[in-house]
Amino acid sequence: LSPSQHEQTLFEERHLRYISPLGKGNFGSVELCRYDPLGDNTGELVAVKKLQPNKQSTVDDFQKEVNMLSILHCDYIVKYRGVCYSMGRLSMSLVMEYLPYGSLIGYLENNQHNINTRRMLLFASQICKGMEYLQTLRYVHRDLAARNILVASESLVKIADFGLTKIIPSDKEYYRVTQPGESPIFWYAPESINESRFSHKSDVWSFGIVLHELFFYCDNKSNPKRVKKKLLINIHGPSISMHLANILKNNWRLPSPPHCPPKVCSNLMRQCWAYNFDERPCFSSLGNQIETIILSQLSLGERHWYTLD
Ligand SMILES: CCCn1cc(-c2nc(Nc3ccc(C(=O)NC)cc3)nc3[nH]ccc23)cn1
Repeated sequence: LSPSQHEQTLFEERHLRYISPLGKGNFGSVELCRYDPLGDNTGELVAVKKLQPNKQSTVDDFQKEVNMLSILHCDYIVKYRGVCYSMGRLSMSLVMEYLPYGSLIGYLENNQHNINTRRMLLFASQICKGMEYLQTLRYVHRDLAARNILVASESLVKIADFGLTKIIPSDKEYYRVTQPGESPIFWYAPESINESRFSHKSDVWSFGIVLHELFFYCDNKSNPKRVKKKLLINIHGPSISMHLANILKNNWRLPSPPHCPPKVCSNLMRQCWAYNFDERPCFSSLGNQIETIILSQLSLGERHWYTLD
């Protein structure tokens, strides 16, 4: 056993009872299971990510994802619980804490009426803190998007799905990917589109897109279904990515979502979408700016928030 496997909690497959599907991540699908060794339904609910067996490379990537998640300890990152080997250690599943409210996108769409700007800024600051923590470990997420943010409670969200996460080598400030991945380039920074270059600053660009999604999905005026189709088109192929890279170069950016407070849209998002990555803020600065906006609104009392909404 490798040293890291000694700390891993082992879940025995025979006690892992399948309940329902939860979603699809990179390299695999996630299912709701109950780990019920006593067999009396008193066991706890867990989220189990199974590897979709296709290419050998994904088995190694999956093992890396498991090892990476197992050493992350942060309130704003989905908790690792352990692994479950089946078919005599031939296949492995990742066992994580179950977050009852599901993905952020679904949550926003189903709770549009009672999510106010303050709550979305709270969620944004939590994502920032999670990303700040990842950065201390030199992790680049590479797939920061609302679909990969999970809701733990009415006032807590967590970053999930580390399938594309890479560790930046200590002698460099970025990670260059050889084969461009599957994730839609809509969330990619220009340097990621053009040179497959990923860094903490390209994660900051993606965070700007997540801010846009936050304020777009909860806007009950816009029909999220239509918007979702438009936003989530998996734009692939060199021509489309070239087109996107060109309009970004010519300073086109996503239009501000309706009813988005100017400080957030024209300011925070624009900072994240600076063409040159070294002009983008770091996650700690973004976190402080978001906290300042939250506090400045609070000091103006509830009334102001109402009008802001
Ligand atoms: C991020 C992409 C991969 N992925 C991870 C998960 C996941 N989901 C949940 N809970 C969840 C999900 C969906 C719903 C729902 O009602 N749906 C209509 C309710 C609760 N807990 C999780 N813990 C760790 C991963 C994980 C789902 N997809």
